[in-house]
Amino acid sequence: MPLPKAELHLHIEGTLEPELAFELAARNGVRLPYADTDALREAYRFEDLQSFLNLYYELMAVLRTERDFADLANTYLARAAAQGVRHAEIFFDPQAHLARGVSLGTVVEGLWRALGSSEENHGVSTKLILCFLRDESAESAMETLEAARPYLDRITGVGLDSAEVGHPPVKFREVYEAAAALGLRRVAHAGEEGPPEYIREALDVLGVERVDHGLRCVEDPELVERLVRERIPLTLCPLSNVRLRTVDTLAAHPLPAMLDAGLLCTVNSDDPAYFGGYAGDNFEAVHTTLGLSRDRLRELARNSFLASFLEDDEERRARYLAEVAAYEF
Ligand SMILES: Nc1ncnc2[nH]cnc12
Ligand SMILES: [Zn+2]
Repeated sequence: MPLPKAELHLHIEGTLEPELAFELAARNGVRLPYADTDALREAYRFEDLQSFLNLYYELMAVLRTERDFADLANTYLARAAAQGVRHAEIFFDPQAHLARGVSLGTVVEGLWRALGSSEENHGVSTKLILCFLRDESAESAMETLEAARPYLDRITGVGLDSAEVGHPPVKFREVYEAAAALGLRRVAHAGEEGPPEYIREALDVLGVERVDHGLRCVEDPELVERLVRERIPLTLCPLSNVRLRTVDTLAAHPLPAMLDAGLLCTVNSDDPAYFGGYAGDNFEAVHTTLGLSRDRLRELARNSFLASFLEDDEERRARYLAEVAAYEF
Protein backbone atom coordinates (compact mmCIF):
# COMPACT_ATOMS: atom_id res chain seq x y z
CA MET A 1 0.00 0.00 0.00
CA PRO A 2 1.45 3.40 -0.99
CA LEU A 3 1.86 6.29 1.47
CA PRO A 4 -1.51 8.11 1.81
CA LYS A 5 -1.36 11.65 0.45
CA ALA A 6 -3.42 14.58 -0.85
CA GLU A 7 -2.81 16.00 -4.30
CA LEU A 8 -3.23 19.78 -4.24
CA HIS A 9 -1.72 20.84 -7.56
CA LEU A 10 -3.22 18.93 -10.45
CA HIS A 11 -4.61 20.31 -13.70
CA ILE A 12 -7.23 17.85 -14.87
CA GLU A 13 -6.50 18.75 -18.50
CA GLY A 14 -2.87 17.84 -17.79
CA THR A 15 -3.88 14.23 -17.09
CA LEU A 16 -4.82 13.62 -20.73
CA GLU A 17 -2.62 10.67 -21.70
CA PRO A 18 -1.90 10.13 -25.43
CA GLU A 19 -4.02 6.95 -25.50
CA LEU A 20 -7.10 8.74 -24.17
CA ALA A 21 -6.39 11.75 -26.45
CA PHE A 22 -6.56 9.48 -29.52
CA GLU A 23 -9.62 7.64 -28.20
CA LEU A 24 -11.49 10.93 -27.67
CA ALA A 25 -10.28 12.29 -31.02
CA ALA A 26 -11.77 9.25 -32.77
CA ARG A 27 -15.01 9.50 -30.77
CA ASN A 28 -15.44 13.19 -31.61
CA GLY A 29 -14.11 13.20 -35.17
CA VAL A 30 -11.21 15.49 -34.24
CA ARG A 31 -8.02 15.16 -36.30
CA LEU A 32 -4.81 15.34 -34.29
CA PRO A 33 -1.63 16.42 -36.12
CA TYR A 34 0.27 13.35 -34.83
CA ALA A 35 0.40 9.93 -36.51
CA ASP A 36 -0.01 7.93 -33.30
CA THR A 37 0.60 7.94 -29.55
CA ASP A 38 4.35 7.44 -30.00
CA ALA A 39 4.59 10.45 -32.31
CA LEU A 40 2.61 12.48 -29.79
CA ARG A 41 4.87 11.41 -26.92
CA GLU A 42 7.83 12.55 -29.04
CA ALA A 43 6.42 16.08 -28.81
CA TYR A 44 6.73 16.00 -25.01
CA ARG A 45 10.08 17.76 -25.00
CA PHE A 46 9.67 21.19 -23.54
CA GLU A 47 11.94 24.22 -23.48
CA ASP A 48 9.93 26.12 -20.92
CA LEU A 49 6.39 26.68 -19.62
CA GLN A 50 5.12 28.26 -22.87
CA SER A 51 6.29 25.41 -25.10
CA PHE A 52 4.37 23.01 -22.84
CA LEU A 53 1.28 25.22 -22.76
CA ASN A 54 1.14 25.27 -26.57
CA LEU A 55 0.70 21.49 -26.66
CA TYR A 56 -1.52 21.43 -23.57
CA TYR A 57 -4.02 23.82 -25.20
CA GLU A 58 -3.76 22.11 -28.60
CA LEU A 59 -4.70 18.68 -27.24
CA MET A 60 -7.72 20.03 -25.40
CA ALA A 61 -9.47 20.03 -28.81
CA VAL A 62 -10.46 16.40 -28.16
CA LEU A 63 -12.46 17.28 -25.01
CA ARG A 64 -15.96 18.11 -26.20
CA THR A 65 -18.72 16.42 -24.22
CA GLU A 66 -19.68 15.78 -20.60
CA ARG A 67 -18.71 12.17 -21.13
CA ASP A 68 -15.20 13.21 -22.26
CA PHE A 69 -14.63 15.22 -19.09
CA ALA A 70 -16.04 12.39 -16.96
CA ASP A 71 -13.73 9.86 -18.65
CA LEU A 72 -10.75 12.17 -18.21
CA ALA A 73 -11.42 12.64 -14.49
CA ASN A 74 -12.24 8.97 -13.82
CA THR A 75 -9.03 7.89 -15.53
CA TYR A 76 -7.03 10.31 -13.38
CA LEU A 77 -8.79 9.33 -10.14
CA ALA A 78 -8.13 5.62 -10.74
CA ARG A 79 -4.42 6.27 -11.34
CA ALA A 80 -4.14 8.64 -8.40
CA ALA A 81 -5.86 6.18 -6.06
CA ALA A 82 -3.40 3.46 -7.10
CA GLN A 83 -0.57 5.79 -6.00
CA GLY A 84 -2.02 6.48 -2.56
CA VAL A 85 -3.92 9.71 -3.26
CA ARG A 86 -6.79 9.85 -0.73
CA HIS A 87 -7.88 13.43 -1.45
CA ALA A 88 -7.48 15.55 -4.60
CA GLU A 89 -8.09 19.27 -5.09
CA ILE A 90 -8.38 19.51 -8.84
CA PHE A 91 -7.79 22.53 -11.10
CA PHE A 92 -9.65 23.12 -14.34
CA ASP A 93 -9.29 25.84 -16.99
CA PRO A 94 -12.79 26.91 -18.11
CA GLN A 95 -11.61 29.73 -20.40
CA ALA A 96 -9.66 27.26 -22.53
CA HIS A 97 -12.89 25.32 -23.12
CA LEU A 98 -15.23 28.31 -23.50
CA ALA A 99 -12.91 29.62 -26.23
CA ARG A 100 -13.55 26.37 -28.17
CA GLY A 101 -17.31 26.60 -27.80
CA VAL A 102 -17.56 24.08 -24.94
CA SER A 103 -19.84 25.46 -22.23
CA LEU A 104 -18.99 25.74 -18.57
CA GLY A 105 -21.96 23.49 -17.85
CA THR A 106 -20.51 20.72 -20.03
CA VAL A 107 -17.15 20.97 -18.25
CA VAL A 108 -18.45 21.15 -14.67
CA GLU A 109 -21.24 18.59 -15.08
CA GLY A 110 -18.85 16.23 -16.86
CA LEU A 111 -16.16 16.53 -14.21
CA TRP A 112 -18.79 16.17 -11.51
CA ARG A 113 -19.99 12.84 -12.93
CA ALA A 114 -16.57 11.52 -11.87
CA LEU A 115 -15.92 13.67 -8.79
CA GLY A 116 -19.39 13.23 -7.31
CA SER A 117 -18.93 9.45 -7.12
CA SER A 118 -15.17 9.41 -6.60
CA GLU A 119 -15.33 8.30 -2.98
CA GLU A 120 -17.45 5.26 -3.83
CA ASN A 121 -15.61 4.43 -7.05
CA HIS A 122 -12.01 5.29 -6.20
CA GLY A 123 -11.81 5.96 -2.45
CA VAL A 124 -10.66 9.51 -3.18
CA SER A 125 -12.39 12.62 -1.80
CA THR A 126 -12.23 15.64 -4.10
CA LYS A 127 -12.61 19.38 -4.43
CA LEU A 128 -12.72 21.50 -7.58
CA ILE A 129 -10.73 24.72 -8.14
CA LEU A 130 -11.58 27.00 -11.08
CA CYS A 131 -8.46 28.59 -12.57
CA PHE A 132 -8.27 31.85 -14.47
CA LEU A 133 -5.82 32.06 -17.37
CA ARG A 134 -3.43 34.87 -16.45
CA ASP A 135 -2.49 35.54 -20.08
CA GLU A 136 -6.15 36.41 -20.75
CA SER A 137 -7.64 39.72 -19.62
CA ALA A 138 -8.92 40.53 -16.13
CA GLU A 139 -12.32 41.21 -17.74
CA SER A 140 -12.41 37.70 -19.17
CA ALA A 141 -11.59 36.29 -15.71
CA MET A 142 -14.45 38.29 -14.19
CA GLU A 143 -16.86 37.07 -16.90
CA THR A 144 -15.77 33.51 -16.18
CA LEU A 145 -16.43 33.95 -12.46
CA GLU A 146 -19.88 35.33 -13.30
CA ALA A 147 -20.59 32.38 -15.61
CA ALA A 148 -19.59 30.00 -12.79
CA ARG A 149 -22.26 31.28 -10.39
CA PRO A 150 -24.74 28.45 -11.13
CA TYR A 151 -22.03 25.90 -10.28
CA LEU A 152 -20.57 27.42 -7.12
CA ASP A 153 -21.92 24.60 -4.95
CA ARG A 154 -19.41 22.38 -6.76
CA ILE A 155 -16.46 24.78 -6.75
CA THR A 156 -14.32 25.26 -3.64
CA GLY A 157 -11.93 27.90 -4.82
CA VAL A 158 -10.22 29.87 -7.56
CA GLY A 159 -6.68 29.67 -8.90
CA LEU A 160 -4.48 31.43 -11.46
CA ASP A 161 -2.42 29.60 -14.07
CA SER A 162 -0.97 29.68 -17.62
CA ALA A 163 1.92 31.90 -18.81
CA GLU A 164 3.28 33.64 -15.71
CA VAL A 165 5.95 36.14 -16.70
CA GLY A 166 4.46 39.50 -17.68
CA HIS A 167 1.14 38.68 -15.98
CA PRO A 168 1.60 39.64 -12.33
CA PRO A 169 -1.02 38.71 -9.73
CA VAL A 170 -2.08 42.37 -9.29
CA LYS A 171 -3.80 42.16 -12.70
CA PHE A 172 -6.45 39.98 -11.02
CA ARG A 173 -7.06 41.99 -7.83
CA GLU A 174 -10.75 42.66 -8.53
CA VAL A 175 -11.67 39.14 -9.58
CA TYR A 176 -10.02 37.71 -6.46
CA GLU A 177 -11.92 40.23 -4.32
CA ALA A 178 -15.13 39.11 -6.00
CA ALA A 179 -14.23 35.44 -5.48
CA ALA A 180 -13.54 36.06 -1.79
CA ALA A 181 -16.91 37.81 -1.47
CA LEU A 182 -18.53 34.66 -2.90
CA GLY A 183 -16.88 32.59 -0.17
CA LEU A 184 -14.36 30.91 -2.48
CA ARG A 185 -10.91 29.81 -1.30
CA ARG A 186 -7.98 31.41 -3.12
CA VAL A 187 -4.75 29.97 -4.53
CA ALA A 188 -2.49 31.11 -7.40
CA HIS A 189 0.52 29.90 -9.34
CA ALA A 190 3.41 32.19 -8.43
CA GLY A 191 7.17 31.85 -8.54
CA GLU A 192 7.23 29.01 -11.08
CA GLU A 193 8.93 31.07 -13.80
CA GLY A 194 8.00 34.44 -12.32
CA PRO A 195 10.04 36.35 -9.69
CA PRO A 196 9.65 36.18 -5.89
CA GLU A 197 7.78 39.49 -6.08
CA TYR A 198 4.85 37.65 -7.71
CA ILE A 199 4.64 35.39 -4.63
CA ARG A 200 4.43 38.46 -2.36
CA GLU A 201 1.76 39.97 -4.59
CA ALA A 202 -0.27 36.76 -4.61
CA LEU A 203 -0.29 36.87 -0.80
CA ASP A 204 -0.76 40.61 -0.30
CA VAL A 205 -2.98 41.55 -3.23
CA LEU A 206 -4.90 38.35 -4.01
CA GLY A 207 -5.04 37.04 -0.44
CA VAL A 208 -4.08 33.51 -1.44
CA GLU A 209 -3.97 30.86 1.27
CA ARG A 210 -1.65 28.54 -0.63
CA VAL A 211 0.97 29.25 -3.30
CA ASP A 212 1.18 26.93 -6.31
CA HIS A 213 4.86 26.21 -7.01
CA GLY A 214 6.39 29.13 -5.09
CA LEU A 215 9.73 27.64 -6.10
CA ARG A 216 11.53 30.94 -6.65
CA CYS A 217 10.95 32.05 -3.04
CA VAL A 218 14.36 30.48 -2.39
CA GLU A 219 15.94 33.52 -4.06
CA ASP A 220 14.55 35.80 -1.35
CA PRO A 221 15.47 34.90 2.27
CA GLU A 222 13.07 37.46 3.74
CA LEU A 223 10.19 35.95 1.78
CA VAL A 224 11.18 32.45 2.91
CA GLU A 225 11.13 33.68 6.52
CA ARG A 226 7.65 35.09 6.02
CA LEU A 227 6.30 31.92 4.37
CA VAL A 228 7.67 29.89 7.28
CA ARG A 229 6.28 32.29 9.90
CA GLU A 230 2.83 32.46 8.32
CA ARG A 231 2.76 28.71 7.58
CA ILE A 232 1.85 29.33 3.91
CA PRO A 233 1.76 26.00 2.06
CA LEU A 234 3.66 25.64 -1.23
CA THR A 235 2.44 23.07 -3.76
CA LEU A 236 5.71 21.99 -5.37
CA CYS A 237 5.86 19.82 -8.48
CA PRO A 238 9.38 18.36 -8.82
CA LEU A 239 8.99 16.35 -12.05
CA SER A 240 7.21 19.31 -13.67
CA ASN A 241 10.09 21.60 -12.69
CA VAL A 242 12.56 19.27 -14.43
CA ARG A 243 10.49 18.94 -17.63
CA LEU A 244 9.83 22.70 -17.83
CA ARG A 245 13.45 23.45 -16.98
CA THR A 246 12.78 25.60 -13.94
CA VAL A 247 15.45 23.45 -12.28
CA ASP A 248 18.51 22.07 -14.09
CA THR A 249 18.11 18.53 -12.81
CA LEU A 250 16.01 16.77 -10.19
CA ALA A 251 19.17 16.32 -8.11
CA ALA A 252 19.48 20.13 -8.01
CA HIS A 253 15.89 20.67 -6.80
CA PRO A 254 15.79 22.89 -3.69
CA LEU A 255 13.08 20.80 -1.95
CA PRO A 256 15.44 19.37 0.74
CA ALA A 257 16.72 22.86 1.59
CA MET A 258 13.17 24.20 1.60
CA LEU A 259 12.10 21.55 4.10
CA ASP A 260 15.19 22.25 6.21
CA ALA A 261 14.22 25.93 6.22
CA GLY A 262 10.86 24.98 7.73
CA LEU A 263 8.68 25.70 4.71
CA LEU A 264 5.34 23.89 4.54
CA CYS A 265 6.09 22.04 1.30
CA THR A 266 3.84 19.57 -0.50
CA VAL A 267 4.71 17.37 -3.50
CA ASN A 268 2.32 17.17 -6.46
CA SER A 269 2.21 16.18 -10.11
CA ASP A 270 0.92 19.33 -11.94
CA ASP A 271 0.31 17.79 -15.40
CA PRO A 272 1.25 14.14 -14.93
CA ALA A 273 0.50 12.95 -18.47
CA TYR A 274 3.08 15.42 -19.79
CA PHE A 275 5.73 15.39 -17.08
CA GLY A 276 6.37 11.70 -16.57
CA GLY A 277 4.66 10.91 -13.32
CA TYR A 278 1.69 11.00 -10.97
CA ALA A 279 1.75 11.95 -7.29
CA GLY A 280 3.35 8.70 -6.11
CA ASP A 281 5.97 8.92 -8.87
CA ASN A 282 6.91 12.40 -7.64
CA PHE A 283 7.27 11.08 -4.07
CA GLU A 284 9.36 8.18 -5.35
CA ALA A 285 11.57 10.53 -7.37
CA VAL A 286 12.33 12.85 -4.43
CA HIS A 287 13.06 9.79 -2.29
CA THR A 288 15.46 8.12 -4.70
CA THR A 289 17.07 11.14 -6.37
CA LEU A 290 17.03 13.74 -3.60
CA GLY A 291 17.59 11.20 -0.85
CA LEU A 292 14.66 12.41 1.23
CA SER A 293 14.27 10.14 4.25
CA ARG A 294 11.11 8.27 5.13
CA ASP A 295 10.50 10.79 7.91
CA ARG A 296 10.62 13.55 5.30
CA LEU A 297 8.21 11.65 3.03
CA ARG A 298 5.84 11.26 5.97
CA GLU A 299 6.18 15.00 6.66
CA LEU A 300 5.30 15.76 3.02
CA ALA A 301 2.23 13.53 3.21
CA ARG A 302 1.16 15.10 6.51
CA ASN A 303 1.69 18.59 5.02
CA SER A 304 -0.55 17.71 2.08
CA PHE A 305 -3.51 17.06 4.38
CA LEU A 306 -2.71 20.06 6.60
CA ALA A 307 -2.61 22.30 3.51
CA SER A 308 -5.81 20.89 1.99
CA PHE A 309 -9.13 22.73 2.12
CA LEU A 310 -10.74 20.17 4.41
CA GLU A 311 -11.95 22.70 7.00
CA ASP A 312 -15.51 21.62 6.19
CA ASP A 313 -14.65 18.08 7.28
CA GLU A 314 -12.07 18.10 10.07
CA GLU A 315 -13.05 14.57 11.02
CA ARG A 316 -11.97 13.36 7.60
CA ARG A 317 -8.71 15.34 7.79
CA ALA A 318 -7.97 13.78 11.20
CA ARG A 319 -8.64 10.33 9.74
CA TYR A 320 -6.23 10.93 6.85
CA LEU A 321 -3.57 12.31 9.22
CA ALA A 322 -3.93 9.23 11.41
CA GLU A 323 -3.41 7.04 8.31
CA VAL A 324 -0.19 8.92 7.56
CA ALA A 325 1.04 8.60 11.15
CA ALA A 326 0.32 4.85 11.21
CA TYR A 327 1.81 4.15 7.77
CA GLU A 328 4.55 1.53 7.73
CA PHE A 329 7.05 1.87 4.90
N1 LIG B 1 2.70 24.21 -14.65
C1 LIG B 1 1.78 25.08 -15.05
N2 LIG B 1 2.01 26.40 -14.88
C2 LIG B 1 1.12 27.30 -15.29
N3 LIG B 1 -0.01 26.98 -15.90
C3 LIG B 1 -0.29 25.70 -16.10
N4 LIG B 1 -1.35 25.11 -16.67
C4 LIG B 1 -1.15 23.80 -16.62
N5 LIG B 1 0.02 23.52 -16.05
C5 LIG B 1 0.57 24.71 -15.69
ZN1 LIG C 1 0.29 24.04 -12.29
